[in-house]
Amino acid sequence: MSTHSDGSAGQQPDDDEIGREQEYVSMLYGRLDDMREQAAQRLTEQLRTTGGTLQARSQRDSSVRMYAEQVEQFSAVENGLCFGRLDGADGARHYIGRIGIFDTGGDFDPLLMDWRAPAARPFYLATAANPQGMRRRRHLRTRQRKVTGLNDEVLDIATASPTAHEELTGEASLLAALNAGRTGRMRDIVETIQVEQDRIIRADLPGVLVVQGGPGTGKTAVALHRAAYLLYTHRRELSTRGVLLVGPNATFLRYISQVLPTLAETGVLLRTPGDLFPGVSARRAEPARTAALKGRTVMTEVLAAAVRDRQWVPDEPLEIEVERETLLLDPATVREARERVRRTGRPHNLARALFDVEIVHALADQVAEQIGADPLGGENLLSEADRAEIRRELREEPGVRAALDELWPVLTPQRLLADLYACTDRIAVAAPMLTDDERALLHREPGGGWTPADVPLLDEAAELLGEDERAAAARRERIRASQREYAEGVLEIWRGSRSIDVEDEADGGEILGVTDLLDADRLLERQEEADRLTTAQRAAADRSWAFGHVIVDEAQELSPMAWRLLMRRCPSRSMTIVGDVAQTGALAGTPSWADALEPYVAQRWRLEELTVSYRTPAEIMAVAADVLTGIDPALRPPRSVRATGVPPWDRAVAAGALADELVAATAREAAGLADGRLGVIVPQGRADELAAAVVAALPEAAVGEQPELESRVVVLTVDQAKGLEFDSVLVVDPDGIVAESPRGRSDLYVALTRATQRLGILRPTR
Ligand SMILES: Nc1ncnc2c1ncn2[C@@H]1O[C@H](COP(=O)(O)OP(=O)(O)OP(=O)(O)O)[C@@H](O)[C@H]1O
Repeated sequence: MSTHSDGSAGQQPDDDEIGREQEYVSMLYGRLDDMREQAAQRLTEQLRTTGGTLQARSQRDSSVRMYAEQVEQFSAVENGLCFGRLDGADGARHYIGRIGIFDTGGDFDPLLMDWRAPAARPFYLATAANPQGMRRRRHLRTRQRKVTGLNDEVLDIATASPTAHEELTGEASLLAALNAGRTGRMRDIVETIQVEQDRIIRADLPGVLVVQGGPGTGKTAVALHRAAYLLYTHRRELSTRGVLLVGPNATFLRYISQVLPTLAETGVLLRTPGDLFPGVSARRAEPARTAALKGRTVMTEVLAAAVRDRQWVPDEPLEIEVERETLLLDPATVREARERVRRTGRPHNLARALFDVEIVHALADQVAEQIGADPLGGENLLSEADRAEIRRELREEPGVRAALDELWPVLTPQRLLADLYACTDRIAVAAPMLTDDERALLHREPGGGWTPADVPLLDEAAELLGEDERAAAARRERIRASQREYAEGVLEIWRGSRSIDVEDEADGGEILGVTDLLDADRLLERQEEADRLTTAQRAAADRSWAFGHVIVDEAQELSPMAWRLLMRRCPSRSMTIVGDVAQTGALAGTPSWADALEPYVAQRWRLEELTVSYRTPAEIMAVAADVLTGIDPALRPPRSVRATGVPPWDRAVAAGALADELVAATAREAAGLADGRLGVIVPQGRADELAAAVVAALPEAAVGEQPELESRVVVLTVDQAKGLEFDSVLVVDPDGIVAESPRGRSDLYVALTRATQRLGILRPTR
């Protein structure tokens, strides 16, 4: 049951009560300012010092990192620092917020409890029927540092009266959050986490947890909050191993990127599936059928065969020029050497040294036969030391080295794959199990970058090839690059903290003591001398990194080959897999969680389902539900938590007039937005043409590969819209979207469920 002390809920705020809360909240902000100032001062001191022993430098680097993270955390929690209060039946009172703050002057009592602390949990779970020792839950609304309203729930079964949504906690605050205009950036939900979500966020660390839920059920929100919770609760373990969070595309990662720092976490590595191979950023597009083929596990056999094909046996004896003569290496010798080396089972590049030994031995024997032959027909005159010397000399002969490189070349994964794609003969040898059509899909001219579907293949190739010295050197270079990035990041944080200070000043706050700045070059120099990096940085540069936990969002899109890669990154199999199999768009994507996971963990995975859609109002969900039935009559859409009273509109327009009608509808819908965002979702095949028409009429509209989501109007394809949401959505040519892919109905289902308030459909007549 709720009593509202909030103007927006139709009752007058209780000024005295708000005044009392304001006093407490102001005190908390005062403490936050002190903490930030102290961290910034310490950071400044550490950055100013240089030199010292290796140990001193490395300790200093840890301190720099720690204080820089603290400054970032304390800045990130500025808005909504304290959002709740729990009153226990015993009279105890706890304030709940984005971080924990303690009374350092006294007994170290908690002044503000971190939302992730076990004692904060009743804030999310307590109900009138099960009050968990609590008497009242209070939500505090703040704007900047000012308390603007309160919502109280009395957790007492005797006074509780049934409401429309018995199961919702903090209903008034929840609905206010859901109805607020969107900004183009995801917000955290720490103030209003619901019971079914809380259970997932705080689930145990080990094992594979699958979170299945329809559109808008908060899967992404839950995944992000789980990352923050796990880092808080298992800090020691996860701060050394790190957490990897995989999202579907770069636009989506930008959309969620602000949520984690606001949750006061910076130790998570965010990556798209196209960025999971260090040193490669796969952005190239390719036909869906090609991506689907590359995602099948048959590619493991193709790649293994492609590697074997590079271990070459010539048809004729190979002529090798050495200092004064020509040696002949016959095919049988090469074949025998190859078989012996293959039997060791070593990866290709690491086996090369063994192959060299075999071949050099064979050649040395030839040389020894010639120069050591006893003219009287007795035993060869050369000693073992002589032969060793011949081998040493042969190994340095350019002719021998060139022959070895030809017979057993050291390969990078990139070289192997690019050479394979570029040559139909190589494809024919490596892929006899594929059809002609499939082999043709793999063929591609060299250059032009990598596609996301290539990334798991590069990873597979890296496993087959093994890391040689050159690959290790490339890794060290990547680590150095990420070190430089980090140094720049420290400066950014520093600048960021300064700009916040200035804003605070306008609010009557104090300017912090960080006034002077080291120049970037000196900082870079100082950073480069150190070898210590954050876990996330080291993990980003290292393909063989084993993460402590892996979280995958929109996981239904991953191909079997992508699952292989991810499982390699997480040998402990501590994972949170989040997605909706009804929204699978990729042809190689997952139609069932069991199919995807059981090759790796058998039946040892748990399923949690989210059943309430917080995003999509009932009127829009009804339209989407029809499409869902077309995908699979057994599927049920999630239950909408609210209705808006605004029915979606659906208009047929003449095919030739679609662009004009779209421009008019976009302008109309955009004009009707108060402060929110409009998403225009178009078929992939017509994206350029329709986006150009919209931009011509509305230059502010964002379009292109990675559209700026904070723009008021964004034109995008279904692929780009995955995981995103807008206040108002226009779906253009739904039949066109369905026709574009064998999974077209799922794509349409995704498109129809992106709106928080309004939906319009433009349907060209054919
Ligand atoms: N407990 C909550 N309190 C406030 N807002 C919430 C809550 N749960 C979800 N939301 C909001 O609902 C919207 C949908 O959440 P989210 O994007 O996480 O859903 P999803 O299940 O990942 O959707 P999709 O499958 O379509 O990607 C977001 O705006 C999110 O902030």
